[in-house]
Amino acid sequence: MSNYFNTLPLREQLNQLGVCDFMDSNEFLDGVSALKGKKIVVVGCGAQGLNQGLNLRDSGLDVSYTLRKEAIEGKRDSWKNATENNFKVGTYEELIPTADVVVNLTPDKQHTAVVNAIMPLMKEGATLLYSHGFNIVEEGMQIRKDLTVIMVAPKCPGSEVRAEYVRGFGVPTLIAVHPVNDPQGKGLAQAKAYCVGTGGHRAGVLKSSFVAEVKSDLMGEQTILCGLLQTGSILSFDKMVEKGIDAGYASKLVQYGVEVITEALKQGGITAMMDRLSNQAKIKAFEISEELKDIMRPLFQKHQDDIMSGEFSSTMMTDWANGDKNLLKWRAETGETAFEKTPAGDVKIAEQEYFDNYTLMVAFVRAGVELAFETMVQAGIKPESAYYESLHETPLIANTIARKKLFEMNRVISDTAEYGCYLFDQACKPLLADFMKKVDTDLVGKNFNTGKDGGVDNRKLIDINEAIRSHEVEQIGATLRKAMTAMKAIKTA
Ligand SMILES: NC(=O)C1=CN([C@@H]2O[C@H](COP(=O)(O)OP(=O)(O)OC[C@H]3O[C@@H](n4cnc5c(N)ncnc54)[C@H](OP(=O)(O)O)[C@@H]3O)[C@@H](O)[C@H]2O)C=CC1
Ligand SMILES: CC(=O)[C@](C)(O)C(=O)O
Ligand SMILES: [Mg+2]
Ligand SMILES: [Mg+2]
Repeated sequence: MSNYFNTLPLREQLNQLGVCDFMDSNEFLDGVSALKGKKIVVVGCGAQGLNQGLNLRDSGLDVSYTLRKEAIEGKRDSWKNATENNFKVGTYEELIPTADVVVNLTPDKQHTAVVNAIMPLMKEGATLLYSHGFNIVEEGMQIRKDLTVIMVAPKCPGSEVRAEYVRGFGVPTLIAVHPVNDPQGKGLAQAKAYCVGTGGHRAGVLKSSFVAEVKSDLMGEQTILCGLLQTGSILSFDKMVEKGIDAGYASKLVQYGVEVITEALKQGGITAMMDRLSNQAKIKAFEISEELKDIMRPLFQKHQDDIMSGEFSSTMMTDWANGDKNLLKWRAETGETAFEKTPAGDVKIAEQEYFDNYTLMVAFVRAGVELAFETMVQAGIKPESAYYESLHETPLIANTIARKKLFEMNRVISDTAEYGCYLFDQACKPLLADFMKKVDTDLVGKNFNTGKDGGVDNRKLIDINEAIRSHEVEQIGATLRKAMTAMKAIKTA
């Protein structure tokens, strides 16, 4: 097998990268009917598997789980996830032959082996569904020609796919039909029905391609969503401790701060997040985020370039072949950081204090969201897709950090995302060393406004407000959030 994307002529590469049609809500009036009464069998019951299955069942669909034999015999967590939630569980041989839709929610590293094991058992004309296009695009997996291959990819960690559904909302989702596997022309109807089943239609759906989903998803997760939130959290905590801030306070500010700060981002974009600062703090946050953009831009571009060329995928697959040596090493190193090892202090931090005492994270988030958006769009990803993959998903990742720090984020996201997160973090920390030397407690740990008179230069503030509001991510964001009428504010710490 070879990287499917690299076999395409440039014209077709650009064409598939650019597939991105925002789907109007009236395209989902048929609800789940295309899958009603069909047997949906999910392979794997982990972060996406369990949470998508819970939503699908609550949407009235017939869902069961097929697990590898050792998971059933060993009563592994996946078996517990499925049985404790009263789902039917069976082996591949028991459940796949009668399945109408087989949903592959196993780790990307396992996809080739899993698909080779389940494909011979799939009945004529069945459907294979992915939530990430890595196996098809980066590995070039060939699927039996009578099978329909579709993708329904939530732009969100598994845990929040369920949390937003339960709130009566959903998460932005990309759907796609693999052009070489749609023999009966039913792929799109089934992808739409599945998307309604997960609740994605309540947040926003893009008719995309396997190529566009992979090349944007890998970029978002490696940079702003996981990589930079990890780097920013660790550097912020270490700086506060270095400057004598109480470690328990510092731990709580970092663990919950990114959720509070990015909740404003989710509701009203970078504009609303920056508006939560005083005028003086906003000007400072803008200035240092411009500096952060200049420092990190080459790294963001390298990640996007390596994703486009296939360099990232081959680097990660080398680690797969080495028993996940780097993944496990970087996971252990992350677990040993002072931030991860310091419990959040039993101290009250008011909602506004997270903004006033953590200006640095506001700057990190603006820099990372804008850089990721700009870099994806420059690479051919459409703005709608880049918005979901940079701005909207950041608060959803932040929810996992608030739950149980970076451990929880790296547990819930895919192994692919976790590997990419560490790859970025390893390179970004040294890149920011000189910048962090200049950072003092006014930017992280103490109230930025203390001892200041609050006065600003009007022209400077007007220009900065205009620069923030006029960024393309704010333009497209305002349009896409108009469709998010069911979005609910979350209760932050
Ligand atoms: N995590 C996320 O938030 C997101 C993930 N995705 C995509 O969803 C897919 C699933 O990812 P995710 O939910 O994170 O995966 P998890 O690692 O959370 O779960 C994987 C599941 O597959 C099972 N599994 C592991 N190895 C094998 C194997 N060799 N054969 C059969 N089953 C196996 C595991 O159970 P056991 O080991 O007990 O057998 C577990 O139930 C991936 O393609 C990922 O890219 C897409 C969007 C977001
Ligand atoms: C949660 C999500 O969208 C990620 C980061 O792409 C993943 O876990 O692969
Ligand atoms: Mg993703
Ligand atoms: Mg991913």
